Amino acid sequence: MKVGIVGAGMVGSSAGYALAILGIASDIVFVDRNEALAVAQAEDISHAVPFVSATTVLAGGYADLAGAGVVIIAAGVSQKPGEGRLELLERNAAVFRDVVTQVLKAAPKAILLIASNPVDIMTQIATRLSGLPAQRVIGSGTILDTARFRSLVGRHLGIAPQSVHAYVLGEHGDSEVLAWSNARAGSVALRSFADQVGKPLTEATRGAIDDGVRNAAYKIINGKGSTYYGIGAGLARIVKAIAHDERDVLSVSIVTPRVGDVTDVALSVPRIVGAGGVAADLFPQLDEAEFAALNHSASLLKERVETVKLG
Ligand SMILES: NC(=O)C1=CN([C@@H]2O[C@H](COP(=O)(O)OP(=O)(O)OC[C@H]3O[C@@H](n4cnc5c(N)ncnc54)[C@H](O)[C@@H]3O)[C@@H](O)[C@H]2O)C=CC1
Ligand SMILES: CC(=O)C(=O)O
Repeated sequence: MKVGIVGAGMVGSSAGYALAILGIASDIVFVDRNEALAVAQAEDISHAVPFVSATTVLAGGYADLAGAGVVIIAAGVSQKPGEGRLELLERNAAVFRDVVTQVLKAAPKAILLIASNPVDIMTQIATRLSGLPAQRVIGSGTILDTARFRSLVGRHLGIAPQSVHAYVLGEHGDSEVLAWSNARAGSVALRSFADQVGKPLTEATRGAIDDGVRNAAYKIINGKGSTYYGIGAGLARIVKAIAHDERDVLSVSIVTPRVGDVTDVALSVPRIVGAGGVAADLFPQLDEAEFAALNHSASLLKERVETVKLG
């Protein structure tokens, strides 16, 4: 599958690198308003390809996105140390007004995969601007937070993160919800698994994991300016599910008709992802506090998205 990447900065190039290294895309085309950057990223990544795959990696203009099955949008500004994701909204909404129609004109059949923050609201904006069905405008949502959650739980229990079945729901951001109550390790309820291996999930442990997930981006941005490897791999994972029609269950963001008492809001729940984009939404059983937190997250997002004027 041909994959377009608009925004050849840290996130776009990391996604392109992961796609090329894993051989998920047949062709990758980078587009950026900084053309020299797009060319340089394409050239650099193409020099990794002979070691591992046969992906063609080029830079171009919007017209070169023709025939793309997926176009990743990672254009815009990112957080400075201390800045929250929601503070990027106005600037990135302006970028999307510029980008989305040009992408669609060149690649009308593409699934849009949104990475720019605040990713849930940007996904809802891209859905409105494109007029595409919600299933075809997918935000990376909490795919990264879910990976962070699984990684920290796996580390605590001394098992592979792939054996941890747990999701982060709601906003990719400060109001996200770690769904502890239905989490499992292997097929065993998480709390029972933890007790059986002598690594109980005390309140302090859960608090530390919650903090590690919720504040990961702030800590990384303080240390090195931005985050990109994690989301680069997450975006490649979503493209793989689409390109190979894998029907994986992934926590991604699309405009969702109802979450609790909030209607038409983009946020993450586990969803089946395959060739056509999102094939189904899954609402896990939550305890009362988690359900209230998800409802709160949905309300916050809805409030913010309603402040955005598109034309
Ligand atoms: N969804 C997620 O989990 C994550 C999302 N992000 C978000 O991804 C976005 C990109 O982050 P970085 O790559 O670190 O930023 P970056 O600054 O390295 O790259 C952004 C690129 O967008 C380009 N750009 C800006 N306006 C454009 C336009 N109108 N048309 C075409 N290209 C344009 C810039 O030239 C630049 O190359 C940010 O919004 C960031 O917050 C970052 C990490 C994780
Ligand atoms: C920056 C960002 O959204 C993250 O790393 O989670």
